[in-house]
Amino acid sequence: ETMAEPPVIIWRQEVESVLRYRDLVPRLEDALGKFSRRDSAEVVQPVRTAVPLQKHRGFMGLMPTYMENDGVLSTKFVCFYKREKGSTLPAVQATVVLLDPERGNIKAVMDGEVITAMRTAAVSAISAKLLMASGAEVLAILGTGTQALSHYTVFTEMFSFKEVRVWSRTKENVERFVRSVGGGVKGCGSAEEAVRGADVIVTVTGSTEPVLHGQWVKAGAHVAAVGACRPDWRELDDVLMKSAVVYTDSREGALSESGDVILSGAQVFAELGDVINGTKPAEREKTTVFKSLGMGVEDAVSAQLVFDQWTAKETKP
Ligand SMILES: NC(=O)C1=CN([C@@H]2O[C@H](COP(=O)(O)OP(=O)(O)OC[C@H]3O[C@@H](n4cnc5c(N)ncnc54)[C@H](O)[C@@H]3O)[C@@H](O)[C@H]2O)C=CC1
Ligand SMILES: O=C([O-])C1=[NH+]CCC1
Repeated sequence: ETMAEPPVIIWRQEVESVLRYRDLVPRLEDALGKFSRRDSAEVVQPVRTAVPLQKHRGFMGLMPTYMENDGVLSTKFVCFYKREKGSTLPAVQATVVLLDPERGNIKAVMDGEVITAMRTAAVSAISAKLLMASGAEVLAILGTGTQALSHYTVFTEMFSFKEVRVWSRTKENVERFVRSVGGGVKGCGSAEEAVRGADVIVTVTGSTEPVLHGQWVKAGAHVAAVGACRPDWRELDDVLMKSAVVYTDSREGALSESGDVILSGAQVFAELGDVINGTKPAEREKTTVFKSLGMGVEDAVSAQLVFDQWTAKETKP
């Protein structure tokens, strides 16, 4: 019997050097569609297990996924925390493990932070591509952390907004963000100022209370809501949740993890994959919310892409 090769380790800088949005986006669209078909030969992906780290006000999320037809088996370990204002500790830390589905050995262990930042932002951009009104001109981002930056990058790469606005809890954070993207973004003094009249709104905060209020949101706007991934955490208020057509990545995920969905009592209209598969409509003219929780299948296709590109680079003479 032959021994399996030892796992390769692909760390942050290498992931950064091989992963590109233009390669990632089509793979994620394909994965979202496959997930929503609920065919176990395509995707087996249980709802994330979240182990509370009570002492540290966080959770360890375990996100196993198997794509039988594609031969991809993976799991992500993601620790996420509720951080105090001024904390220098990271809010999210992640590692992705890729396995051989036949033998069960680990093929690769890779950094999961870049994957998490990029695949989450890419899926939000896919939601905007499908659900924002045509002729959208103004983008508003609430939050200035890791996800704010990846969302800014892919949204400005895929679309041409005339104006991008950003708001965060502190003036310093807003200024730092504006500097880090090299200007071209309008820093705002309040969330309301940032979102009034915006066509697309991205919420990427660590808040556990609503930061976006329906009263401020323009009719027909599209909201990609990325934070608040616990059943008792909120980012959006009831007014917005009840007046919008609500889309999610996973219905089961939203009904077990999204405080915005569960506590507002809003109905989930469709998954993004349903829209991609053409089984549910994209209500572009209406106010839409895409409630993102994050799925293992997104990490699986991202990790496979990193592995393939890393392998091709390593074996090049
Ligand atoms: N849906 C998904 O797939 C994913 C969701 N997330 C979630 O997205 C959120 C952002 O993640 P990162 O950018 O990595 O975190 P981060 O810590 O880098 O950034 C968080 C931002 O939110 C702000 N913030 C924190 N508490 C706030 C409050 N009470 N009110 C207003 N702003 C507040 C911070 O000042 C910072 O600008 C987190 O809730 C995280 O759990 C993260 C990864 C994937
Ligand atoms: O999907 C993901 O990686 C996460 N969702 C919420 C925190 C991390």
